[in-house]
Amino acid sequence: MTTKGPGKPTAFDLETRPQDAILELKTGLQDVSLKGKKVPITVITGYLGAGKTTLLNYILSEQHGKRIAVILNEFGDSIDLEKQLTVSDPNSTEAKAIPFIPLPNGCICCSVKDAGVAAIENLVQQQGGNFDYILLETTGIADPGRIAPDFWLDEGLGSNIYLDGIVTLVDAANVCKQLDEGVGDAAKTLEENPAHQHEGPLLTTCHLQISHADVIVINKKDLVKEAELKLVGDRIKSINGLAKIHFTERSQVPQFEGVLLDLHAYDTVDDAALHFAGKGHSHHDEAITTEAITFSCIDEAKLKRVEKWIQYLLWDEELPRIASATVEYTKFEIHRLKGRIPVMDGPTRLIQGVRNTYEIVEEGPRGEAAVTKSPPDENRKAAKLVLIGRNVKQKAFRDSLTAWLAWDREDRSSVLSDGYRV
Ligand SMILES: Nc1nc2c(ncn2[C@@H]2O[C@H](COP(=O)(O)OP(=O)(O)OP(=O)(O)O)[C@@H](O)[C@H]2O)c(=O)[nH]1
Ligand SMILES: [Zn+2]
Repeated sequence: MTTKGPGKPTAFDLETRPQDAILELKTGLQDVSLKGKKVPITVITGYLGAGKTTLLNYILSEQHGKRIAVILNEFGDSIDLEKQLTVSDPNSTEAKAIPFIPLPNGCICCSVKDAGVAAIENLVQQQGGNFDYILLETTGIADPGRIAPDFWLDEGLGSNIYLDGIVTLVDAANVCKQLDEGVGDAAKTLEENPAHQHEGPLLTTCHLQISHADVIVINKKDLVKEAELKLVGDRIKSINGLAKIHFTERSQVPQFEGVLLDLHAYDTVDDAALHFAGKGHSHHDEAITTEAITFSCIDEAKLKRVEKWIQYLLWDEELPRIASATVEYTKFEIHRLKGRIPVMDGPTRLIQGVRNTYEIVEEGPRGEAAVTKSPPDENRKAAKLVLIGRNVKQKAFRDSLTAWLAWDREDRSSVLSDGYRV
């Protein structure tokens, strides 16, 4: 697995570093591999007061057979895990604090990885035997789109953690107001809160937390009437048509396994979710929507072209310009991308993206597992890409992809864009 993004560190970056540094890292890796499996990390996000801490306490007090380390984090440059670390004990309802020695500055991992990720890896290396799962509660105003790519690491970097999924809590009684007015966002400056830097309908932190979620827990259902709860659910589905939604009181989800934990949201693509994404939600949110693009089965050569097209979308936030077909479009921004592409002369590919990082993998054992929930066979023959983001509901995406795939190779000179990926 190799996640790709502009400027995203990969194993290749390490190989270009000084020899002694590589040695240091390899020694570290051996230690990690001796300890065995990677530890999954679930990011719990959601607006101020939505019920994140209530959810964590609920998880810690229930029996789930896991020893879970909880990290409460103001995720940023200064990582202070020391004071905030508790681990659940599967044999009791008590959570206990565990000691953690912070990493000195200047280590190789920190220079190629996000400092927060490196600190958590260090924690796993020190304490890996004491827990088998990590929950990271972000602050209420965090944008998970900034956190997720940092945790979604290139295999080659040899991390001992992996991002399992993002769970977003919303407050049923207040979420619509937060989406419409950006309640709480207004206090932040533009620099602190890039959500407001956009033109067009207001894009709030609440939108960002919903658009990046793999699971959305609509909490405090006791505070609203059933009809209102349905409206809230419909609006959230119109923003993020891929996430699984649960309605709860006191954050009490029906079960943990596969509902909140062990989602494998970044290494599986749920076929059924893809099938229904972007279909018929009456209440659209103006700022963020989910849209699906289908196209007929392609071959390996065309798959490469699709990948290049995706790079234009994610890396340049542009549709490629080709002289033979000018496609007019409104500026867009993609937060999440998932897709399944059957290939005529090769294995079916699954594609995942978050902001400008993406990964294309062959449908493997996990993909097969998802088939049990899949729609009828004819739907599996077509390729499907689902986009979540700003201004993704545009016919231009389909037109652009069609033109890009039909475009003749000899016609290269007609690329108006920089064309370096052609
Ligand atoms: N009525 C009602 N209150 C709830 C529910 N869930 C949580 N609360 C209350 O809502 C308040 C906020 O809950 P927290 O779990 O602290 O929310 P949080 O998202 O961690 O809040 P921050 O850390 O401040 O962002 C607390 O007083 C909870 O007891 C619910 O389902 N219904
Ligand atoms: Zn909290």
